[in-house]
Formats: sequence, structure tokens, C-alpha cells
Amino acid sequence: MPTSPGTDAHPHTTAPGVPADLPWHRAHRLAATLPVPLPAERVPLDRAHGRTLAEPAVSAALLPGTDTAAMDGYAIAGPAPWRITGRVLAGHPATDVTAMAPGTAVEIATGAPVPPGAGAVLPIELCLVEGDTVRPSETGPGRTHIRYTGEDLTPGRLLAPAGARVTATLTGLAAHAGLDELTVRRSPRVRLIATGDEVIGSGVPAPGQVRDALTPLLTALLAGTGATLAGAAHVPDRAELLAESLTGTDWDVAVVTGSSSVGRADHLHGVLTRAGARWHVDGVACRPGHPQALARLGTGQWVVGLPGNPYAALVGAVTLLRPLLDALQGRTRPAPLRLPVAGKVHPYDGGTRLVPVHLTGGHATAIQGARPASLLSAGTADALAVIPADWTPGAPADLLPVQ
Ligand SMILES: Nc1nc2c(c(=O)[nH]1)N[C@H]1C(S)=C(S)[C@@H](COP(=O)(O)OP(=O)(O)OC[C@H]3O[C@@H](n4cnc5c(N)ncnc54)[C@H](O)[C@@H]3O)O[C@H]1N2
Ligand code: MOO
Repeated sequence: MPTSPGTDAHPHTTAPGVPADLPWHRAHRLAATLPVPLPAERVPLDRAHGRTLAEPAVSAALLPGTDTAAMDGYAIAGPAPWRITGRVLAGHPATDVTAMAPGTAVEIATGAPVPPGAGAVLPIELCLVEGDTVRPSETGPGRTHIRYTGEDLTPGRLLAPAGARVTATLTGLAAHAGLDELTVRRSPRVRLIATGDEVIGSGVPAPGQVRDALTPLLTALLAGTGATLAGAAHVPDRAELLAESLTGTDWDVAVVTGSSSVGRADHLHGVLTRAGARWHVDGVACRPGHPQALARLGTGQWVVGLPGNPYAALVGAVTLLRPLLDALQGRTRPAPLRLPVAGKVHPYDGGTRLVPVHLTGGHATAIQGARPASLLSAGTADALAVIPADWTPGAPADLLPVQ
């Protein structure tokens, strides 16, 4: 942001040894490939959701552990009619039933162990029961309605490989397979640092003020990444305060917003360079969001610089922050969804344009009117389309989710 003229030196220094305005794909790939994954830890299942497997998840259970009824009805042995000799319910021992003799039936519940000797389970809807005898209401071969021992899982069977995200489904599968813990990567601890004398944290901004849109936006984005919020600070436009906010060891990634450009109050370059940080990205050839930065401190901690303009910051978050967090967790990144993009889009001659889109019916539709300083167009977007300079109307583009 602009500040009043002063005699102090201009704070901007370009990052040593890093080309300005790296091509978008190169910057995106660097963030995805530079980090070494964080250490692994064992966590209980109820804390594993959203994390990334550091080791394959492997079944501990044989499922089913015994031949099991798939329907409520009668377990039958030999040809009809069958004399009913007992009952077996799920979770209870069979009453009066050991091995079944031909010509007998046992009433059985879904999930109960099928007694030895049974050839099938006849669903109750297909049973004609008279007194202690049961016979089928339909003739002809049907399914056995038995889930056979081990047909679902055997001990040692791979459930998901290292690098997989622990989804709700995988959490259920792991529990089904007898696991109480999973080995996952430590969650990256992310500190958010919103800079700017004009930035306020709540309420309606007065003229000259701006409400901090980025701390809430980034906090919400982090929720789906497996990362943990390690504090959110608002720092005025003073280099020494920004430098101080980048100390401490309780974070792995600091995201600094509103300090990445070349203005007098944009202190990130100077602070990082004075701290001896190693620069990896200093500007990306994309619109919006070109003033993005990625650097690593001597401690191994990462610093991501995002533009203050909110839509530009969102672009930076999907370009650098998200792949960085994936890489720190050793997460396998699927190839991005790629669909034709409908609607008016103006490619950026100098590189890549990122356009908010709605996803419907197998294609993406560009949302019109996106501007760097406004989240209005992106507010309902499903994804950002990565539009190359040579894109032609209706051609496919990679889509990066933003919900
Ligand atoms: N001479 C140049 N000036 C600028 C350039 C350039 O290349 N040369 N790039 C422009 C672009 S593009 C962007 S984007 C901005 C990025 O600047 P900063 O990251 O240093 O951010 P500020 O200047 O502090 O703020 C820009 C804008 O965003 C508002 N802002 C800041 N923080 C927040 C927040 N947390 N929530 C909502 N809005 C925020 C701030 O008030 C400004 O209006 O630089 C251009 N200038
Ligand atoms: O990154 Mo800037 O937002 O293009 O104005």
C-alpha cells in the first residue's frame, strides 16, 4: 500500500539469483517438488481425517471372518423341504446348531455366521414357512446369499498407499479392517500474517481502511489441506514487526499477505533477504497475482508471499501454497481436472491467466468480471481455470478447485 514519502531507503530488493516472473507452471511445480515431507506420526483414527498416509494402510482383519449371511432368512442344507432346527443371530452364538444335516434349516439374520453344512441362505421373502418346515416360494437356482470368509479383506491387504489423503471413506475402511491408528505425516503448521496499516480485522471499513479478507479466506482454504493453523497475526507496515512475526519455531509455513510487491510498505523482500532466506520464486508470469513469493529460511521454515489484492492472493494460494502443503505431507497429487472452458476469456500474452469458473454438466464456464482486488466473481467459483497464452475459445484448461 502507499505510505507517505520519507527519507528511508526503498524497502524492495529483488531476490538474488531468482528469475523474476517465473512461468506459472514452473512456479507451481517448484512448490510441489522442493519440500521434503515432514516426519511421520501414528495417530488415532479419529484424528487422521484430512491427513496424508506416510505408510500404506494395510488390513489387520479377515473380512468376513467366517461365512456370513447376506440376507435375513433361513440357512438351508440339501434339497427342500427343510426342517427348522434352530436360530442364529448376528453377534450371538448359534442356538442348538453345529453342523447342519441335509434337509434342515436354521433361521438366520444378516451378518450372522452361516453354520457349516449350509449351502445357501434363502431370503425370508422367498420362504414358505408352515410349522417347523420351510420350503422355497420360487424354484430355480438363486444366489447363495453367503458372504464367504475373506472375500472382502484378508490381513495384509492394501487399503490405500502412502501419499493417499485420509478421506472419510478411508477412515471407515480402516476401522472396518480392524485398525485403531494410521501412520500419517505431521500436519504442516501454518502461520498467517496479514500486513497493512489499512487492514482491519472486523466490522465495516471506514474510507481508507480495508477489511481483512485474506485471514478468513486462507483459514478456510487450510481446512481442506491437512494443515493446521498455527496462529494468525495482523502486522502493521513496519519491517521490524514483519521480521519479528517470522521468528519462533512453532510453525512450518508462514503466509504473508499484502507485502510482496515493490512499494515502500512492501517489506517482505528486504526482511527475507536480510534474514538470509533462500529464494525460490519471486514473481510469477500470471495475471492476476504476479507478486507471489516462495522462500525458505535457514531453519527450513517456508515463507509464502501473497499479494494483498484478494483475488490475486487466491491465485497465489492455489499456485504456491496448496502444492507446498501437499508436498510437505508427501501427498500424491492427482492430475488436475481438465475440461473445456466456455465463456469469454482474455488470455494473458505474457503468460498464464487464472479465471474463476463454475463447473456444470461436464464443462467449465468462465465467470465474468474477475478483478484482482475483488472476490465478487470468485465468490461462487468451483475452480480456477489455468488459461495459457495460446488458449483458443472453448479449448480445455486445467482446473484447480477453490471451495
Ligand atoms: N509499481 C508496482 N505496483 C504494484 C505492482 C507492480 O508490479 N508494480 N503490482 C500490483 C499488483 S499486481 C498487486 S496484486 C499488488 C500487490 O501488492 P502487495 O502484495 O504489496 O499488497 P498491498 O500493496 O499491501 O495491497 C494491495 C491491495 O490489497 C489490499 N489488501 C491488503 N491486504 C488485504 C487483506 N488482508 N484483505 C483485503 N485486502 C487487502 C490493500 O489494501 C491494497 O488495496 O501490488 C500492485 N502494485
Ligand atoms: O496480482 Mo495483481 O492482483 O494482478 O493486481
